[in-house]
Amino acid sequence: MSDFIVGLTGGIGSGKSAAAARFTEHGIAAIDADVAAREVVEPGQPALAAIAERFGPDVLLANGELNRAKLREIIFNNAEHKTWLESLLHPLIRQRIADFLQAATSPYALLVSPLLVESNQKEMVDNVVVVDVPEAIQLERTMARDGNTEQLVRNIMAAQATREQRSAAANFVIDNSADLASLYLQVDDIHRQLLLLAEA
Ligand SMILES: CC(C)(COP(=O)(O)OP(=O)(O)OC[C@H]1O[C@@H](n2cnc3c(N)ncnc32)[C@H](O)[C@@H]1O)[C@@H](O)C(=O)NCCC(=O)NCCS
Ligand SMILES: Nc1ncnc2c1ncn2[C@@H]1O[C@H](COP(=O)(O)OP(=O)(O)OP(=O)(O)O)[C@@H](O)[C@H]1O
Repeated sequence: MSDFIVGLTGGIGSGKSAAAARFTEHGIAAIDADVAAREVVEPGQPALAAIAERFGPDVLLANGELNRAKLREIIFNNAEHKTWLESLLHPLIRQRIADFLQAATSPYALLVSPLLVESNQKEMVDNVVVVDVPEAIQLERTMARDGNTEQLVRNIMAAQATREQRSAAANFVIDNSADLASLYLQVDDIHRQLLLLAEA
């Protein structure tokens, strides 16, 4: 097991996946909580059956997979539904993360998660890297990527920690308001510092 676990967090569309891809190029093992969240609701998983029972058959696609756009719409417009879904999925996601980190052998391992600061996932990490962008850029990049309405993206942002809350928890902050080359330079620099911390 990697003895040193680094959390990589940031709000929706801040650039966590883009930053994580660069850490991975340095040979760092990384698990993405959003990917784990998808695995626990694959067809045949008990959590998917529980979701279909609560929200009705409309929440499934014709092929039996979860209709993610539909569930996104449901939970970010209703706090009670969101709390219910989180209490179903978060323990399952946490177990997947723990299993992955247990098996990782790189000098340090990365937990990429949008809800690191908000959830008890912060207890799983030794160090926190935050990807930070102004809210206007977050909104613009997320809308361009997902094709969601501004209102829906704003609802998701409102359900997450503020920039200030995240930065207060950070050991390192990446400014991702410029281009990808700038993001990669910052990741490379932080990677070198994390290697030293992991060795110490
Ligand atoms: C609602 C779902 C089906 C929408 O799926 P979709 O493919 O459209 O989005 P994806 O899973 O890739 O998430 C995209 C982004 O939405 C934001 N987000 C997702 N879930 C949450 C949440 N519970 N609270 C706040 N923000 C969230 C994050 O920034 C995340 O990176 C999905 O997000 C989900 O199952 N969420 C509940 C589980 C969860 O909390 N996941 C977050 C990681 S622990
Ligand atoms: N520096 C950048 N310049 C231009 N586009 C960028 C930059 N960084 C990321 N992007 C783009 O912005 C979008 C959001 O980035 P990314 O998917 O990495 O964010 P994320 O934090 O992982 O999002 P989520 O929380 O939704 O999983 C993507 O389409 C990505 O290609």
